[in-house]
Amino acid sequence: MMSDSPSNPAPKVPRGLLIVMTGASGVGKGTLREQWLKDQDVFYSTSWTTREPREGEVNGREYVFVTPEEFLTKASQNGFLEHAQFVGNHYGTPIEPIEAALERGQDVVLEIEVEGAMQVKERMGEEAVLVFIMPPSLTELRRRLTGRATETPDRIEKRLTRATDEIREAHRFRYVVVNDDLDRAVREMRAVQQAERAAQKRREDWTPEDYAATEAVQRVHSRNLSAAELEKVVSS
Ligand SMILES: Nc1nc2c(ncn2[C@@H]2O[C@H](COP(=O)(O)OP(=O)(O)O)[C@@H](O)[C@H]2O)c(=O)[nH]1
Ligand SMILES: Nc1ncnc2c1ncn2[C@@H]1O[C@H](COP(=O)(O)OP(=O)(O)O)[C@@H](O)[C@H]1O
Repeated sequence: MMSDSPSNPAPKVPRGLLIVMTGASGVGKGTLREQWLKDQDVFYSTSWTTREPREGEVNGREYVFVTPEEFLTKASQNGFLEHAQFVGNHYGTPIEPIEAALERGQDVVLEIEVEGAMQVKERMGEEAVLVFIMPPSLTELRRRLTGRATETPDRIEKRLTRATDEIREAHRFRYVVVNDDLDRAVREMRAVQQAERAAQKRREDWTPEDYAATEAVQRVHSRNLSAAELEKVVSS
């Protein structure tokens, strides 16, 4: 009979995946994440921010809303995995819950802007699965930001200016998923997750779904992306 003695410890659970969704404000990261994760038990990291809550946002749900002083104190105590400024406010990912979730084998999802995503890449290396969410065009991004009606015209312009720089960085991330057709983009996020899990397993343990996902993600690998294609998005 199996025992729990130290000479025969319980098998270690594989670490969860750390999946980072990044991309311009208004591209649809939140919408895509909700669809993708709706029937999964992943750990979604709630960020800290110094921006004002929007109507309907709840402290501790969309964000932990804090003062600049509170934010900077936590930053000085190395309490963030990454943090960045975005259009005049601070945003950061609290570090502790993430390591705990990964350790217990739970996948972790971050939804953050590009500078923070680069910091995660530096700090976590290959372990971080970075996915850039691309708009079909800048015109469509403007339409989405305007349609969401959460920002003043001035703040929309600032986000679009930042978006141009962010889109030009897309090739630095492992995958690029274009959010034109939402259902297809959701399928691609599922394939990324499945393929990355498969990559942690031995080949002889792969299921047909692991093979299919690994093939599907070749199409969303950032190495397929040329600089000319990125320029086309920002100028259209
Ligand atoms: N670096 C970093 N960016 C974050 C974090 N949380 C949210 N963001 C990003 O900050 C940007 C602005 O967020 P927000 O003001 O909520 O606007 P929205 O994403 O357009 O709804 C978005 O690109 C978010 O993805 C975080 O913890 N760290
Ligand atoms: N594939 C899509 N096609 C059309 N509209 C979309 C799509 N994805 C998201 N949207 C819309 O775009 C707006 C911005 O989406 P949101 O998820 O808030 O973006 P983000 O979290 O990246 O700031 C929302 O009004 C959302 O309904």
